[in-house]
Amino acid sequence: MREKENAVITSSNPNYPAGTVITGKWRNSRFVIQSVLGSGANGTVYLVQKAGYRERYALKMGNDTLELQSEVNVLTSLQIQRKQKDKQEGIAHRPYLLEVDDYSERQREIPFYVMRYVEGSPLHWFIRKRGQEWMGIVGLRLLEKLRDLHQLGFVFGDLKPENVMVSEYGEVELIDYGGVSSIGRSVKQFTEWYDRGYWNAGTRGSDEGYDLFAFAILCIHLIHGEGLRAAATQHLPQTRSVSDLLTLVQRSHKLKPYADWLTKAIRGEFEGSDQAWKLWKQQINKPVFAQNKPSHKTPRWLRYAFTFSFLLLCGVVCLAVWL
Ligand SMILES: Nc1ncnc2c1ncn2[C@@H]1O[C@H](COP(=O)(O)OP(=O)(O)OP(=O)(O)O)[C@@H](O)[C@H]1O
Repeated sequence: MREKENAVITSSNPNYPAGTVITGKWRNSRFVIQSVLGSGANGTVYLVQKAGYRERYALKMGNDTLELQSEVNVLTSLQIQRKQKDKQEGIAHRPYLLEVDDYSERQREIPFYVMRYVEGSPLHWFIRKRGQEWMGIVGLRLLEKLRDLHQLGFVFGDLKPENVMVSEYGEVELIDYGGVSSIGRSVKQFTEWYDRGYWNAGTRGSDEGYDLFAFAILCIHLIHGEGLRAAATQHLPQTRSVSDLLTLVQRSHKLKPYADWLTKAIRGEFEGSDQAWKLWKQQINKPVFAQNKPSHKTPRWLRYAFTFSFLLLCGVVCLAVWL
């Protein structure tokens, strides 16, 4: 079990500069590095282009072959599940995992995999930029992703805003499958605040409730960050408790629309993520949410352009009449 907040991040692999060509040892595909997308405890992720193609991908190079292999196993299972779902729904399947291979460099073999490049921003940036009214729909899509994973027998584990990417249109993708573990085992990686153990709210065993608890904290963090910070720091670790979180949820005006859902998740009362998803859906369809739904306002420049065109038209008509 690894705690992320305090983990010392070391990488045995250097960061390769833009232009470096990564050639797969077994499949011979060539990927040209464009930039580093991010580095973490499990490796480095690069933005790459497959040689000869225009499309961009994300390539993750691992520090540890076994860790990377376990991420690949989860992604492969998810891929099979998504392919079946897309087929049932008649949607063209867009694979997430593209290639798995090794890169030979100076008599070393560095494992890597290539995945779809998720263009967007991490969840906390997205909410900061677009507004808290997006939490409802984005939360629903995130719960869908968690439910898919749970149906396969996995728990995500290290759920936090940095591991959720949101596209311009509010589509959600989980990234970093390094913390995924099988249901019934122990959580592999966690980050304090989102961790059930940190709040003395339950074990660090891998069950669906662990991810739902982390989801509840993520929601509180994004909507009422100051309150969460205060609750986390006002007690000694041994006296931190579920009741601090419940009090915060009950007292916060901003969290009110989500209060029933959050209370159940914090208390661990959901039977599973399917039930949690259904309740979230019901909750965001309530009238209180309708007033706060993300608006698609006409951009100001378009309104100005319209007014200008209208005035111009009036001018032309007046001129024509006058002449
Ligand atoms: N598919 C992707 N598309 C776009 N960006 C990505 C993708 N996967 C990862 N990234 C970026 O790369 C960063 C590092 O990736 P990732 O979290 O998988 O690495 P890690 O070594 O497991 O990091 P951590 O220590 O945070 O768990 C992410 O924070 C994200 O910004």
